[in-house]
Amino acid sequence: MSNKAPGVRIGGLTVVYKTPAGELPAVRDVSLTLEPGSITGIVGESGSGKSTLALSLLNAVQPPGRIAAGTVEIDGLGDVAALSGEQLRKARGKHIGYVFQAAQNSLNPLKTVGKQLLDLGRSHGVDDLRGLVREAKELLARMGLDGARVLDSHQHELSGGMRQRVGIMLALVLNAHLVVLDEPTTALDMITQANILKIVREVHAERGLTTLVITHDIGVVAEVADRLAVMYGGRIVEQGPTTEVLGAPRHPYTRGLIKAIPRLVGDISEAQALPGRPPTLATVPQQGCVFRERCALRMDVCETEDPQAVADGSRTVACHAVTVKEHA
Ligand SMILES: Nc1ncnc2c1ncn2[C@@H]1O[C@H](COP(=O)(O)OP(=O)(O)OP(=O)(O)O)[C@@H](O)[C@H]1O
Repeated sequence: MSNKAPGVRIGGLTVVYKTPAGELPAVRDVSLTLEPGSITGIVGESGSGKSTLALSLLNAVQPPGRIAAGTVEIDGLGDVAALSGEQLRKARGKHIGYVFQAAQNSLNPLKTVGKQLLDLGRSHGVDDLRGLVREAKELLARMGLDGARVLDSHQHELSGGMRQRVGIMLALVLNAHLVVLDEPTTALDMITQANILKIVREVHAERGLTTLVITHDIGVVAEVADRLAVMYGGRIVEQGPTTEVLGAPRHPYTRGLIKAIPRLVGDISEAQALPGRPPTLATVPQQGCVFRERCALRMDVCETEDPQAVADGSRTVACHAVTVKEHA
């Protein structure tokens, strides 16, 4: 893999989990391109399939899950959906930096952070381990932490927010050029969150990364992402440049998400929670539009036909009602 920011092309990706009711898709026929050097945000409520999609970038979906169809082409690595165990192990960390959701729990409780950092370096053939430690301390210092102290600490000695930042450091420290951050700021207060997102943007630009940020918080995406993909029930329902999607959302789900956030609406009294609850694997419709149960624009066709993503310039939206209206 070259030192340049890689492009990523996800094509027709379906990921299923084995359940008592059979194998059910958590991600269904998803296509998404991460442009080299861009920050892409994937946003959606809990259970929409964001983490499963992100794990597919590392081919790290664990049983009872599996990639059932599709490709994940990463420049310099090829189709990671087809890579073997050893090739994948090498790619993780060195080429693809990853902060798992709830980074709090991904640290080893028995080892200090510093020991885990050295293990990570050794397992990826880093010769200059002193340099690695220096780099880790610098990253931690940028995120407002005392690097030496953190590296000497065990997980239980760190707060949730500190662990979150350690997770971000571990994702960046090997100098991967594709970085995936799954809920990077959930354990943080608003000020620390804004500070971390600023650092994510700075490091992204300095190092020339391709970055994917997964979050349920559309406000996080608004702050950090160039492009935005909205997921619901395992499908991407709308995507495009963040400013355009947030400025003029087309899909009724995107509109609902935006209306629910006081920060984006601008007036707390005008924020309205999205009615209803997101579907689970067992309840997500296997036919027709996945969002129809909660949709004010629902039409008969939504019961039977899955809306396909329709492109308009750099944006796509998958909604029968929007397509009918815009082509009327
Ligand atoms: N190991 C598993 N076994 C069975 N079902 C699973 C498993 N992991 C995830 N799922 C289901 O797959 C769907 C998508 O989950 P996923 O974690 O990808 O969504 P998400 O959007 O990241 O949500 P969250 O933010 O809550 O993690 C959910 O319905 C979830 O219950």
